[in-house]
Amino acid sequence: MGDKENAYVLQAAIAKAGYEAEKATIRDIHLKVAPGELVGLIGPNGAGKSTTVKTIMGLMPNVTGKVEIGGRHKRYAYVPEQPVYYEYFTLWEHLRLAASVFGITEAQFASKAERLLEQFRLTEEKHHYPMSFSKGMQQKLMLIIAFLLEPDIYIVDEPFVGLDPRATSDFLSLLQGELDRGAGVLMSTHVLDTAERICRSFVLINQGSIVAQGSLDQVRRDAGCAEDATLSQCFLALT
Ligand SMILES: Nc1ncnc2c1ncn2[C@@H]1O[C@H](COP(=O)(O)OP(=O)(O)OP(=O)(O)O)[C@@H](O)[C@H]1O
Repeated sequence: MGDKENAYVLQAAIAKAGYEAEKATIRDIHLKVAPGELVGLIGPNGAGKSTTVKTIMGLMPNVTGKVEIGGRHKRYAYVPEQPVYYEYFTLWEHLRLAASVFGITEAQFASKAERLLEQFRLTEEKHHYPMSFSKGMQQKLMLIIAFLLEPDIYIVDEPFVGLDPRATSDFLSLLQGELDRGAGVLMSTHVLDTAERICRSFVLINQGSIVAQGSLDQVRRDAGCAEDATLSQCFLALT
């Protein structure tokens, strides 16, 4: 594979996508995520962030455009805001199932899964059922599954709301390790001070279209804001 093919782990050129055939919910969404890049997907409630994520994952019915997942394995992990789990499987069984679906060998699986459980402080709950977990613990399960797969790109929907400060910090350091490995991350969030601190670039959506895109400096220019404006100030100016 040439360098060009490796240049992006995600490229989306969505002319339009909608829930009904005649009505586009999002328009002209062009975005790219490079290896090692963390892109923040930002916008007010109802702007079209989840619709963009669903389109990228091939879950929208009416789409004109193209989405390409790149990277070495062309593998992606999606971490939904609302945890999804099986009632009759324990935490450990969830991890084992994910590993078998993605062809991770037993030798690779066990040590990595144990390490992730430790990092997310869930070792003691290994054989418990996620149904008995708190929302934050269920969210950790989703994150552990994603990290277990070592995908080329992570698509993460609002990870900060359910996690406590320690879990957030643990999650961010694991994510940094993945970025260093060359994975890309597209993260939708409303927690703008954290996004400003950790994201290298941003895609700001309002009413279904991109209103600013690029580095924080570029977003400030698009928003007509001062050189020292925060992401939050740019958001307010643009929306
Ligand atoms: N299943 C659906 N069927 C029809 N319309 C929908 C559906 N889901 C979302 N919409 C509409 O699409 C538009 C964009 O919604 P979307 O969920 O993408 O927003 P969002 O930016 O993710 O918002 P939030 O920050 O509140 O999560 C909204 O007008 C919403 O009403």
